[in-house]
Amino acid sequence: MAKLILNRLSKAFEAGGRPAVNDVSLEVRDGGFLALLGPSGCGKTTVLRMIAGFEQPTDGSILLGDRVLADASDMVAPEHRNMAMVFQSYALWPHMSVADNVGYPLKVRGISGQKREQKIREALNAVRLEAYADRRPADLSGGQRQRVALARCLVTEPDVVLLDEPLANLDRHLRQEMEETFREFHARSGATMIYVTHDQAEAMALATDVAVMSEGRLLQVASPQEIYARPEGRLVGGLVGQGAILKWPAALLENRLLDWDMLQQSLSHTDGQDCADILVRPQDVEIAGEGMAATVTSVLFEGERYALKLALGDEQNLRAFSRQPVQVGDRVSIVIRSAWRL
Ligand SMILES: Nc1ncnc2c1ncn2[C@@H]1O[C@H](COP(=O)(O)OP(=O)(O)OP(=O)(O)O)[C@@H](O)[C@H]1O
Repeated sequence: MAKLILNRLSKAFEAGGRPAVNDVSLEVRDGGFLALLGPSGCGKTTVLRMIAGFEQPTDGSILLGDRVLADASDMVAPEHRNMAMVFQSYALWPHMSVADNVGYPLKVRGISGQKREQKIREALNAVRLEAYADRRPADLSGGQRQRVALARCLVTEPDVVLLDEPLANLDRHLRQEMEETFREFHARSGATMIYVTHDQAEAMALATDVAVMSEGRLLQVASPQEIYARPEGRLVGGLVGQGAILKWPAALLENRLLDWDMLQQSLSHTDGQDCADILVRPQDVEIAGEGMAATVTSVLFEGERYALKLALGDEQNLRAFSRQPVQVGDRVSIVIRSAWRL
């Protein structure tokens, strides 16, 4: 197998209009699991559809190793890319059994008999649905149907598996269960996977690499840990984790990772007008004896703790957690243990 390369990829649906995908360059390593993360309309699905071969780029190219799959003048048909796409809607045949659904792509490819039976068994085994081979999709739960769709894409041993918000229709409990199935599926199949989602927690939980998009452009590509700890810019910072973005006097903020001493020092140098955006996560805000004054504006009891919204004197807001009960309107004093300059 080989690396999937997007090289300055663009797509404009109308000539001269704003491109849905704008100059995106990205390498997905062989066997990697990439989440394409971004708000609705940012161009994620269009990138995926270009990789699958359902849309042609207006500029740039897509390569699998050194094979050019598509550029503005040419493209390899979807059925010749050895890729499989899993949709939100599962797209199962209702009148066929689970085994026949899974085996359908083999039938199309002219594979039959024992070889077909064995591949179906292996694929069902990979998603733990061996016992359901004879059922119809209607007699399965949402999560099981999704697993059938996965098995059906595994059966052809694709080089690349493309998933378009595959968990969007499932409830929270099932989503968690399916996240586990996806991770396992990735480990077992060794396929390169590209997973479109607007849910940052899902992207973080699943992928080995996260690519963040906004308005057609790629903002940052890194491991989930890196994106979480060192987001680049306001857009990425606002998208990952539950952080608040505060305007802070920039005078003495030399580092990007900031502790309370540094934050305090720059607060006392407010003479300069320059402000920096800093990302503050709720777990880094401590309600302490001495610190900055804040007012509690909202309290949500979460069982093990209270989730608070706090207003600072300058009308900026941030979040914090408290183990002690607090009331809306309480005045508290806070210390920001750690922040990240965006
Ligand atoms: N076939 C099309 N014709 C014209 N415009 C399109 C077409 N497909 C997508 N677009 C536009 O391209 C932009 C990107 O759409 P895309 O579906 O890629 O976004 P997305 O990030 O996947 O969003 P969502 O999460 O809502 O699916 C949007 O403005 C959309 O309206």
